[in-house]
Amino acid sequence: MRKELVIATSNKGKIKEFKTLFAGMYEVKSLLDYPEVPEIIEDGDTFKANAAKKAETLAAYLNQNVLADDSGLSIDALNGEPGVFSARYAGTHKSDADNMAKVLSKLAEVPEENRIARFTCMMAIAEPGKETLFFEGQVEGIIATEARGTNGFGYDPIFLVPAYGQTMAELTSELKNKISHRADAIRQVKNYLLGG
Ligand SMILES: O=c1nc[nH]c2c1ncn2[C@H]1C[C@H](O)[C@@H](COP(=O)(O)OP(=O)(O)OP(=O)(O)O)O1
Ligand SMILES: [Mg+2]
Repeated sequence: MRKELVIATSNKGKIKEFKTLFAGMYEVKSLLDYPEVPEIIEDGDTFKANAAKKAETLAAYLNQNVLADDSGLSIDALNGEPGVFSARYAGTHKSDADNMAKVLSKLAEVPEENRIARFTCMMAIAEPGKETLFFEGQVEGIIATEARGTNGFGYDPIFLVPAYGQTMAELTSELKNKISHRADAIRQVKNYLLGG
């Protein structure tokens, strides 16, 4: 029986990636398995603050170790926007397509050399009674001029990975799970959990 790893997320795209990246090591559970948990309001100014709040709130509720991921897209030409507002850039309950459309319209006049962006994944491990630990992963790219590809989730269709000349949503999930900000952070988490 594999040990359980609870992740304080309800994002189905993330859950799919966590299950793949922790396969063989843990049985991944998420907030979708705990519908009774009240919504955790992400009112922090940083990915770190939100990751800590998600992990610590669920860890206290379940009285067990919990992992959380607060992540997003930061674009230099937009002074780091959407950042911590990535999930609701176009407004609360807006879709990924609405969020991408807003980014593309704000960058409409911006040439390719100034469309540099990065995905950040800040993971927090909250262990009741202990200091919360943080592991940050990043990947740099360029915002495409149109959405391309159907893999992944969120802003993947407009995030061009220069080394492959494709958007994150055109890459296979195997390749995304090697190069993404989440893969980078999880490598560090695994290293820690395995006593590295
Ligand atoms: O690999 C990714 N590929 C594309 N977009 C991504 C990725 N990773 C995060 N993102 C975007 C999606 C969402 O707009 C925001 C995450 O916001 P964030 O609050 O961390 O997640 P969420 O609200 O969707 O679920 P939850 O808080 O339950 O983990 O950044
Ligand atoms: Mg969120």
